[in-house]
Amino acid sequence: MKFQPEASHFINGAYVEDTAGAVIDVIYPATGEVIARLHSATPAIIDQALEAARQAQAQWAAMTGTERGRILRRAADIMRARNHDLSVIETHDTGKPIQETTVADATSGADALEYFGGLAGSLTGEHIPLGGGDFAYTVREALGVCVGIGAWNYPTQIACWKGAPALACGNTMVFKPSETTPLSALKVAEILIEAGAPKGIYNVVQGYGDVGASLVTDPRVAKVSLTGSVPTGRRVYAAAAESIKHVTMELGGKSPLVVFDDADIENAVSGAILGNFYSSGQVCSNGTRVFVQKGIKEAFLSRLAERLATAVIGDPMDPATNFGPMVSEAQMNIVLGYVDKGKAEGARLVYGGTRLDRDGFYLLPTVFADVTDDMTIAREEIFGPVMSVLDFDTEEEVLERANATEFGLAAGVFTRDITRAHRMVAGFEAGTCYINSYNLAPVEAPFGGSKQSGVGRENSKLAINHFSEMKTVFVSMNDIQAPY
Ligand SMILES: NC(=O)c1ccc[n+]([C@@H]2O[C@H](COP(=O)([O-])OP(=O)(O)OC[C@H]3O[C@@H](n4cnc5c(N)ncnc54)[C@H](O)[C@@H]3O)[C@@H](O)[C@H]2O)c1
Repeated sequence: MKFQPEASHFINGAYVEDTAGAVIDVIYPATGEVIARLHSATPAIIDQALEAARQAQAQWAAMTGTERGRILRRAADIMRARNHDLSVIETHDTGKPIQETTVADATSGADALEYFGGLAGSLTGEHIPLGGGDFAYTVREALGVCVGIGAWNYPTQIACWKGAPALACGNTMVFKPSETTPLSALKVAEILIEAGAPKGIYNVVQGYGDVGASLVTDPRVAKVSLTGSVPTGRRVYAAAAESIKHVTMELGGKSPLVVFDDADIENAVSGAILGNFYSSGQVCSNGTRVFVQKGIKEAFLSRLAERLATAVIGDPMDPATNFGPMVSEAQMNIVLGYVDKGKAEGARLVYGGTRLDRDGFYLLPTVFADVTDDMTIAREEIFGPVMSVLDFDTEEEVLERANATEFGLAAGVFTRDITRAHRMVAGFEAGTCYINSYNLAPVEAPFGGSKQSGVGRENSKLAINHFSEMKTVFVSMNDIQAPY
């Protein structure tokens, strides 16, 4: 098989296999063909990976930040040099068009390695004067062994967004990719070794949810960072709480994108397209509830339909393709179920809604209009190319409706009125907001959700706080006064 890795797992600097584990077939979503066959980690493999990470951690943390950072930056350079090959793997693993994977996956992973590599040398504590010559100082310490668990939409990016800050702080990692997209994290592990990383600092084990669950409860693990759905997040958060482990939760969303009638329609349509159909709609922060002010509703919908008709849907390896298949047959069927619910509950289908008559898991980009807040498609995360357009009259009304959800990942507003834009983002209950743009996630800025969409932030200097903790040291320069 063309994409068969040397073995399923990467532990202590080498590929490792244990065929006793359940089979994981890797399927190319554009054709349905099996392109690799891996095995889920057995308890012996899980133990081997955690032990490797545990043993490597003290030595890794004892290196200077500058030395650790140099390795991460070298890994970033290797990833960029191999971007094409890595993008081909990512396209076969996820079905995302090569046009996308070339600019948003290994390159985003390399950005994280470079950014956190650059920060590694400056991760310090502070000196706190206490009066009379006494003082305290703080030491920024690594947490220990961290577990990363990934979703299937951005496999390389997630492997690096978790790995890079963890390693920069002196932690080691055991990363479990999604069982749907297991290939690229192995490449990240290989590249780190090539860049000079000590063995055991970044290990990859494959597996289904049960493997993730065993990692989360292991006493050797200090921290769990999960990217996944809210129901999985709830389970992982509860399991981690048993032994008070640190957590970062990057979970799902049902984000609002509000278009006022003074907005530049062309830009608003572009934002709605990026926020609903990039990666065939499989992006956590997507603005899938598009609230359009009544005055421009028909103009917005007709321009949207015109632009969607120009999408190039097809072979993801063709550089001209800009809309690919869904990641799996199962996910495609979930989305088709939501399309049926949308129709049954009275939404007006204005574009798409069907599967393409070809091999692979292709759905047309789909738009429903006249959606109301109570409809299933307006309440639940679909995680596919389905946009719901809802009408609104006033700013006050739309803000209240935008926030009426348990999710709080992202929110966006399109308007030419800058004060209204800032009023709206001040009112949005969301971790990541966009004014006249949508779905940016550069490494320099924090990314994450509030409410049930998450705990903690990835990227930016803030991620450092989620992968390290402060030790406070009090120093007395004077005689001690005791009461007796
Ligand atoms: N906020 C973000 O940054 C972000 C980014 C991408 C995706 N997502 C979310 O991810 C979801 C789609 O991905 P998915 O379908 O792979 O999610 P999922 O929740 O089904 O699985 C996520 C990961 O958790 C593992 N897992 C499942 N059960 C587990 C358990 N009990 N213990 C430990 N691990 C377990 C899975 O094997 C997988 O690796 C969507 O909800 C999407 O919004 C969020």
